[in-house]
Amino acid sequence: MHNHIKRLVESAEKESRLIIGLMSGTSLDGLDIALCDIRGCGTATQVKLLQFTTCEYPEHVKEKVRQVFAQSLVDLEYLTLLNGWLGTYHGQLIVDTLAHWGIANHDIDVIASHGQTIYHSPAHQHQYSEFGNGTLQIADADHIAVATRITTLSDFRQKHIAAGGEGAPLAHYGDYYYFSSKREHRLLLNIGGIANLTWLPKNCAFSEVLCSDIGAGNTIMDAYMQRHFQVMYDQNGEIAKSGKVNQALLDSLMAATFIKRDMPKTTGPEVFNLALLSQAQTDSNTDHLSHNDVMATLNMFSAQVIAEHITLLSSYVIQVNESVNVYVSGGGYHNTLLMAQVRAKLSSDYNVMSSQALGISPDAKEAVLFAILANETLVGESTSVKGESNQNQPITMGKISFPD
Ligand SMILES: Nc1ncnc2c1ncn2[C@@H]1O[C@H](COP(=O)(O)OP(=O)(O)OP(=O)(O)O)[C@@H](O)[C@H]1O
Ligand SMILES: CC(=O)N[C@H]1[C@@H]2OC[C@@H](O2)[C@@H](O)[C@@H]1O[C@H](C)C(=O)O
Repeated sequence: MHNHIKRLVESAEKESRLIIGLMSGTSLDGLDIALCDIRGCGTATQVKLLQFTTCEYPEHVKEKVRQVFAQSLVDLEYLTLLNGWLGTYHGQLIVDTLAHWGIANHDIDVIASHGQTIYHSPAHQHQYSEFGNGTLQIADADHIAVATRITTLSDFRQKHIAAGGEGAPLAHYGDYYYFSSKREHRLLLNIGGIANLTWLPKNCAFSEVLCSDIGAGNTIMDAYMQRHFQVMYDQNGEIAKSGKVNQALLDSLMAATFIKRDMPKTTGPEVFNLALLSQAQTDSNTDHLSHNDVMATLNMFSAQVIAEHITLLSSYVIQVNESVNVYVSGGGYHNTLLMAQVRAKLSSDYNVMSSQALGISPDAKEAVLFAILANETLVGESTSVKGESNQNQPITMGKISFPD
């Protein structure tokens, strides 16, 4: 047996494993690195988040990714070169971070790398009738494995598409294994560039879990702030707070086709971008608005999309006097205006709080989820999950890259 396979088998047979989960999301803010100690698998999964950091991308890295990010036409030579370069760059960030934490790379069982999504193309979003769903993540994992000397699992989304899904969201696998509860209805809301949610009714089977993207979280607000205020995002919603919501523009944004689609559904910055805002301003005759009023409206747009989807999702299962705990993660949790608006729009049946209440920091949750997916690939039994719908198939995800 090859040494690398032997080592993987040993990792799988251990009582607990050290897995590094990596996420670099649609906000292009940096690489999230979560060092997890994971025990068990399936619904018996136990996770200790030992360390977490976000390595912020310097401007030149953001600029390199922006060249190809969410654009239907790119320089193929550039993309080819960036794929390996970004893998090595992520690898070096891990090496530096482990040194900073005082942890030896040979103590890590595996890395779980999400990669950088550069294009997401579910069938409902493209015009090529001969093709189905597609998604592309770069930052090649062979480069990560070689740079870190650690076996790396990557490219988790392709299996979901191959098995009939849209390649996203994948959050519900980890959410079900780790966060489902016998006693309470839980709704996990992640507000990243794109917002998504996972509905975990109490004591649910995996086939009852529903996970869906719902629309813009921060992506349009971030793009607007970068263009008109030369900062990455609206810290604590301060600019939005200083403006006034314009109802005509809000209605026009809410008319976006994706918002009305039934869940589960996925999307990305390919749709939720400044072009969508520009069209909505033209349609609502609101081109004259101040930048602060546009930000106020965009903030309310995200809040309304979130509240409407949550209400829709849980309304059919919630009995009288039953409450739902809503656990929020993603950078949007730090936007105090957005969170206040979401709370104000939901009825008192919903208790909104940080995912920290379940032991996972809002900033770390997505990286932890990929560590859980890798753990499942190593030790899970796909039979422990009975899936029925397209999105809840019992599948093993991720490709394996060895260090040499
Ligand atoms: N203090 C803050 N005030 C307002 N917004 C904030 C704050 N901190 C973070 N954010 C928002 O959160 C974003 C980053 O969120 P996150 O890292 O969860 O996104 P992501 O993982 O890149 O996206 P996705 O989940 O769609 O892949 C920032 O771009 C910003 O819009
Ligand atoms: C294609 C892609 O990278 N999608 C991301 C993105 O970021 C949020 C939302 O859009 C979600 O669908 C997904 O990430 C999470 C982790 C998921 O798959 O559950």
